[in-house]
Amino acid sequence: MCNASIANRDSRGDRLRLNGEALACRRGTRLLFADLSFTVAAGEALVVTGPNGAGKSSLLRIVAGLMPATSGRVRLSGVPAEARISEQVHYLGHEDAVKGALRVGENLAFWRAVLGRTGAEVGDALEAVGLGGLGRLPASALSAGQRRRLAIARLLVADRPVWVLDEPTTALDAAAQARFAALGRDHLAGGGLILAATHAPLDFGPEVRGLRLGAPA
Ligand SMILES: Nc1ncnc2c1ncn2[C@@H]1O[C@H](COP(=O)(O)OP(=O)(O)OP(=O)(O)O)[C@@H](O)[C@H]1O
Repeated sequence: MCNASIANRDSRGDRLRLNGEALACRRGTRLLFADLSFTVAAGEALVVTGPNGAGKSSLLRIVAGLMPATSGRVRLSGVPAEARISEQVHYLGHEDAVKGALRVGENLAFWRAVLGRTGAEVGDALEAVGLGGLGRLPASALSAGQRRRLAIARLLVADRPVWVLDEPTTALDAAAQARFAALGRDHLAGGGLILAATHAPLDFGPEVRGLRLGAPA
């Protein structure tokens, strides 16, 4: 299991905090949202909901540093001053980023090496998502839910304080959803924070707030 406590204060003693400040996002001709501000602190989750096309994925991609906001900014405090936001964030998108030609364990070992080997060992992370014993299976043989579990295991092999999760429970069965929610609660209890978009309930515990995006203009 990966349950290491995250050092969530910077050298000035600031607590880990993620701020969206007056964010706007235009895609094509449509203004998806404007003047959107939020704060998520260590131990908290912010769950973004809204209809298809409202801009949930776009917001998460902006926060993860994968696309620029049209205006406004994202600020992460409580991390070392030299740290780039992209190095502090685990982004779990719609794609599972699983290479079918590699074995299950090799996929995870690759990500562990790329992300800096600061988290759980590969075998422990596979156990944590219910894939223990499948490490030598070609990843191409995984079912959709198993691929999702492997993608989730990526969150565990490197300790990063901010989890940005886009519909993380897609394809997961009820037991896997419960297991994933428990991993999320562990992350929050360890001092991390979560920003998630979802159409399904996510049981991340009491420190969960909601942010609803409306249909774009
Ligand atoms: N590259 C792009 N160029 C133009 N428009 C885009 C682009 N990518 C996404 N969009 C549009 O932006 C809008 C918001 O998309 P986004 O994926 O952020 O919505 P969402 O709230 O996550 O939706 P869903 O619930 O269906 O996942 C959609 O209307 C989509 O068509």
